[in-house]
Amino acid sequence: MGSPMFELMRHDVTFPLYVEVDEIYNLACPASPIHYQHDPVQTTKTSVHGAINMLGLAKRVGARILQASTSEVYGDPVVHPQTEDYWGHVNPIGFRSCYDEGKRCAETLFFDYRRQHDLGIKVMRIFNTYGPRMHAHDGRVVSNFVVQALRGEPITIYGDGRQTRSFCYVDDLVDAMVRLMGTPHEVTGPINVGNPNEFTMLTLAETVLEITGSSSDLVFKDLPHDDPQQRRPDITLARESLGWQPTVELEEGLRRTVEYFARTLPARA
Ligand SMILES: O=C(O)[C@H]1O[C@H](OP(=O)(O)OP(=O)(O)OC[C@H]2O[C@@H](n3ccc(=O)[nH]c3=O)[C@H](O)[C@@H]2O)[C@H](O)[C@@H](O)[C@@H]1O
Repeated sequence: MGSPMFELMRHDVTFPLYVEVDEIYNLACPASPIHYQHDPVQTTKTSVHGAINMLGLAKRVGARILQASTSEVYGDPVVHPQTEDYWGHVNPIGFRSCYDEGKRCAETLFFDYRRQHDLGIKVMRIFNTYGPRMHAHDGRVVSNFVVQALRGEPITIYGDGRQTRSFCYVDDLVDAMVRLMGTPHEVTGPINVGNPNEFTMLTLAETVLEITGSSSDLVFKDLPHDDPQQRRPDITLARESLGWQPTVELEEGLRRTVEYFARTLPARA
């Protein structure tokens, strides 16, 4: 970031952008369910208008473009683990739909730009990524549990805590992203990127308590609408076409995340 070649621009992707670039990583969109449901219309606009604007930019300047898609395109999956050819089980009119359907429509746009304009597209379906530099109020499960444990506050388990997720450490994700961008034109994805080790939210809570040495209690809260019961990526395609697999397992990734929050969390007033 200290390089004189580096330029940071603050821009809302729902408006067109005119810059000269070779590669575009389109990561724009709130990712935490509580944040993306706060202004759902804007969430859909960010995914759909944002994709149109970034694809238009890629077409104009001949750039390659990578879309941060999501495991949420599979909805509450009935196929397990999820492979890229599974079309998903998504509620089109629910509270999560702004995100799920927005990201699904963005994928449609990417593939239509490919078919109509032969654009260099790369679509990556990201599964539950976490790590240092998450916001303390992000609202997703890993940062919630870590912050609660460090503060000695109750750990909020939604539902009975037996739903599962497969957590990917951020450095592994970034590595896969850069590899995907560097693949030949014929590699478009969609391609799952995540860590296939699957845990219940109860196990996650116990692991966080163990690592932090916290004595926080567990409290059980209502399960959010349409919360997927199970999620685990099949990453055969990522292994084959990117030569990639995750290297940081949950316990190590949590240790690094705990260390980050322990260092940066402001003391409670
Ligand atoms: O990363 C993904 O693959 C996608 O899934 C996430 O959705 P979700 O898996 O529901 O993410 P969390 O909010 O972290 O929740 C994970 C599980 O933990 C539970 N949870 C969450 C927070 C909490 O305090 N307690 C708790 O038990 C949720 O109910 C859910 O079952 C987000 O929608 C996106 O960031 C993303 O695209």
